[in-house]
Amino acid sequence: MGSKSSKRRKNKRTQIIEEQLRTDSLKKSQQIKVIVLGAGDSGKTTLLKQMKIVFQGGIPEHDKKFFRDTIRANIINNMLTLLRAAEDLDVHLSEENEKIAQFFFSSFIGDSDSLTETARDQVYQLWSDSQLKQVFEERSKFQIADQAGYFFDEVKRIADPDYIPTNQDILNCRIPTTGVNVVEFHLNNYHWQVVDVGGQRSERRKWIHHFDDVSVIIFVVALSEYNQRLFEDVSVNRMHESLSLFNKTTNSEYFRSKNCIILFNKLDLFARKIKEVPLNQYFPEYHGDNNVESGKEFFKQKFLTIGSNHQRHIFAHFTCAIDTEGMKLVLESVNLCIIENFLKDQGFV
Ligand SMILES: Nc1nc2c(ncn2[C@@H]2O[C@H](COP(=O)(O)OP(=O)(O)OP(=O)(O)O)[C@@H](O)[C@H]2O)c(=O)[nH]1
Ligand SMILES: [Mg+2]
Repeated sequence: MGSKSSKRRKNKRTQIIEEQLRTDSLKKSQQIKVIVLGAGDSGKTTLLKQMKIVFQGGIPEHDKKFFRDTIRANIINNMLTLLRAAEDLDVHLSEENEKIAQFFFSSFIGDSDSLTETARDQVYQLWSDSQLKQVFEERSKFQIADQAGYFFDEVKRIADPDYIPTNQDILNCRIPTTGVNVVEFHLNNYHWQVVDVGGQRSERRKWIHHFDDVSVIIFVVALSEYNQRLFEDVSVNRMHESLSLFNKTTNSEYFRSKNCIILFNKLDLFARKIKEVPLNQYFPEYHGDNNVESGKEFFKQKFLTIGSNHQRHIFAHFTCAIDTEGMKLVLESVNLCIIENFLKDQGFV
């Protein structure tokens, strides 16, 4: 009698465990993990912000306060960097603006997070100086963010005590990632987990901890960086760094047979830049015209040549990650492509 009931209990337990295993394996098979890789400043976190906006219903309110403080601090820091660049280039501002610049230097060094009324007026006044605007055109030499101009233009709105950042402000705000960001959402019956890591050199040794169970890599390249130098090592061209990073990671033992989506990002900046900064000054092997289409094709081929092998597919998209409408379409197409490849991997198609 005792042995019969213990057998029944055992059977029941086995049933429960088997059920659990089945559910777990179903869950696992419906979970898609994507890792977003690429060099620093290429637009990885911006992509995740768009995913929050598009798939999670927006940027959470509690994040907005954090962005507000960072945006204000960035305005002060970027203006300080711009004024230092003007000094380096020996550019003379008007007498009045020179005085403001000196005052700005003495008041804000070491106290960069206070966008006071005075600071707001000074930024506004300095940014109206055509000489300083010319210095801004040389920004890539001085590691001044492209987005600085957007925020200088908006300084009055941003200094308002009731200011709440808009999605566009948040998409333009630069905070280099340290550690890892994860966005999770449900879409098309799948549970998506998208992992964003820091792209600067010091961050890359942490990447390997997030490589398990990855279905697909999204590799982000900033097309506009072909004439820029690395923030962490000014002797290295950013596009060269991106090519060598792509080679090292996607051809590593972890990812050699994984499908990969390359997002050629910052297309808006690239389209403006290529008209003014000839591509072959930085890539002498380029013999095409200085137009957007030839330039896009040139870099696409460079990456495809490095990454192609017969075990996997590489898909390419050209993006402007701060443009939500455009990114909606790209994300839809990227997601469908990932699902299709995921099903193939699982042996369903
Ligand atoms: N104009 C323009 N700016 C962009 C685009 N994509 C990203 N940015 C801006 O570029 C900056 C860097 O973007 P992030 O998303 O922080 O770059 P990241 O790859 O996450 O950088 P790390 O965290 O350092 O690895 C931000 O200020 C973004 O607003 C784009 O397509 N066009
Ligand atoms: Mg980031």
